[in-house]
Amino acid sequence: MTVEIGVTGATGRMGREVVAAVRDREGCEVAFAINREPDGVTVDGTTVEPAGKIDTLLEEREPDAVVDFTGPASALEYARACAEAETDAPVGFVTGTTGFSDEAFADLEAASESIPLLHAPNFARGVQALVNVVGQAVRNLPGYDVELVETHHNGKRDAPSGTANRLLSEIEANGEFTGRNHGREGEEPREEREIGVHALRAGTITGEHEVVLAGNDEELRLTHRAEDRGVFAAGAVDAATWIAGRKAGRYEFADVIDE
Ligand SMILES: NC(=O)C1=CN([C@@H]2O[C@H](COP(=O)(O)OP(=O)(O)OC[C@H]3O[C@@H](n4cnc5c(N)ncnc54)[C@H](OP(=O)(O)O)[C@@H]3O)[C@@H](O)[C@H]2O)C=CC1
Ligand SMILES: O=C(O)C1=N[C@H](C(=O)O)C[C@H](O)C1
Repeated sequence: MTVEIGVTGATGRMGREVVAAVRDREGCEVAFAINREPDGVTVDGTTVEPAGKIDTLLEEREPDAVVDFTGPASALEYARACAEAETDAPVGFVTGTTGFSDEAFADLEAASESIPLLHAPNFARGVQALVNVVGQAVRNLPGYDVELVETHHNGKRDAPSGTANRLLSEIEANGEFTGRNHGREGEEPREEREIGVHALRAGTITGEHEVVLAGNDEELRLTHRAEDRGVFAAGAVDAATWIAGRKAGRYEFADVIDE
């Protein structure tokens, strides 16, 4: 059976990668590609349709899943469109979009009452392993100072990155920390149990996350470096093929990896 995948934000940095990854994946086809104002653009041979056609495209093409890398407001609109679409089977919604407010994220999750929904701030398999390892390191090194540095290209809008926020939740769940300190300036000595968070934006860097644990005259640095956006696109297509045909509910990328 062919898995039909719709792609939103198709002319963006990630959208282009996802269209290419779907086309290259055996057993998958691009059901449609859309973007805000595509003006007749094609991506990897696929004509990009305007976002206003989403309802029609969902009902005419009946995709198994939609993969979304756009922005928080548009991801929410697309998730709602999938949840409300009159299709024979529920359309799975896979989104890697980051930068949601807590309120917007709760609204996104609400769509999972009627469709299978998977959100991951990072679709690199190595990052999933990093999340696991960081939790263990913090548990093993009580009292060590913890700092997080994330580095991305100069076009990134949100800070800290979605992945950084995910790593911070993991760190906070496993240690006694008083709060996050986003950058330092002037007379600002480190507070004993704070977590320093630093967001660098420069050039075309794909994405790096480093957690530094230091104490006891030693330091441990755990680093993930994405060398190519194709790694995120491949993970998102893995998630889309995995979610196709599943019942409504909220799923994690770890569910895809662990199966
Ligand atoms: N989970 C993961 O593994 C990864 C997540 N990301 C996240 O994915 C998101 C996108 O990143 P990136 O591709 O670099 O960003 P880009 O800005 O390059 O692409 C976003 C695309 O979405 C489009 N878009 C925005 N709003 C709408 C809308 N309302 N309707 C239709 N299209 C819309 C933009 O169109 P326009 O050009 O008109 O603005 C653009 O084409 C970010 O939140 C980023 O953090 C990125 C990489 C990996
Ligand atoms: O915007 C990006 O580029 C990336 N965003 C994600 C995030 O915010 O964590 C994942 C990856 O680091 C690339």
